Amino acid sequence: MTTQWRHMTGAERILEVLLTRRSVSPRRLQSPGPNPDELDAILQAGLRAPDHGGLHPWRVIEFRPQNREALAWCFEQEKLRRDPLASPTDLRRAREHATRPPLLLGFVVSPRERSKIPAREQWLGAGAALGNLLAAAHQLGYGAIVLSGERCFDETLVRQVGVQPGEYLAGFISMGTIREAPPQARETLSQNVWSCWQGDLLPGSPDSDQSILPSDRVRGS
Ligand SMILES: Cc1cc2nc3c(=O)[nH]c(=O)nc-3n(C[C@H](O)[C@H](O)[C@H](O)COP(=O)(O)O)c2cc1C
Repeated sequence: MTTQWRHMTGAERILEVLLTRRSVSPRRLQSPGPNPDELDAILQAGLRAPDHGGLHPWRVIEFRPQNREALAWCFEQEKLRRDPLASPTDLRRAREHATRPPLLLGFVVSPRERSKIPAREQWLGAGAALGNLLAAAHQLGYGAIVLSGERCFDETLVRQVGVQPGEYLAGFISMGTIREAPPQARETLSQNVWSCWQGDLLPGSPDSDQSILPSDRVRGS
């Protein structure tokens, strides 16, 4: 959690749910996962992400319980393609990635090729949607995590789960009830991602090549 070492500011208190989101490993999840109404609300949160051109260049594939054994077989076969000498333990682990999560979604990025919207903005929009899905699950009280791994790059597996040419399987989202809390997140200072443009390009500006360091920022100013 971002706030374990110090008092929260007023803004942080308001954003507390968002600021306490953590990924929760499938090992720490148990049933039930989100119900159909909750899943629908989570997807609505994804659709509220910023999206240049309203293309929603992403979609999810739900893997329902009755199809998990088939998915586990696909995961096992993918592991064997990659490592023909995979041990029984390796294969069991591969299968568990399919069978363990209470709710399992494939997150697919579907950039529209003939769009005026640059591909990089479509990827950013898809990423923003992914962030919203995870934040929404957290806000509903569920644990969630996205995991890709080598299998998302395996052409055969990607086709087996219904990803079309021109689409990308970005990862698998697991969601469920938190059985065991994840370890606390290490605090990352906002200064690490912050800088302030000095706007000193006008001819004759002093120090036109010096930029302010993030550490110059005074908290709360
Ligand atoms: C598209 C995507 C794929 C990811 N794939 C993996 C993965 O295969 N293995 C992994 O350990 N973490 C993966 N991560 C990172 C975790 O989902 C998680 O964000 C990370 O462990 C940090 O935890 P936090 O979200 O609590 O900060 C992936 C993240 C994204 C966005």
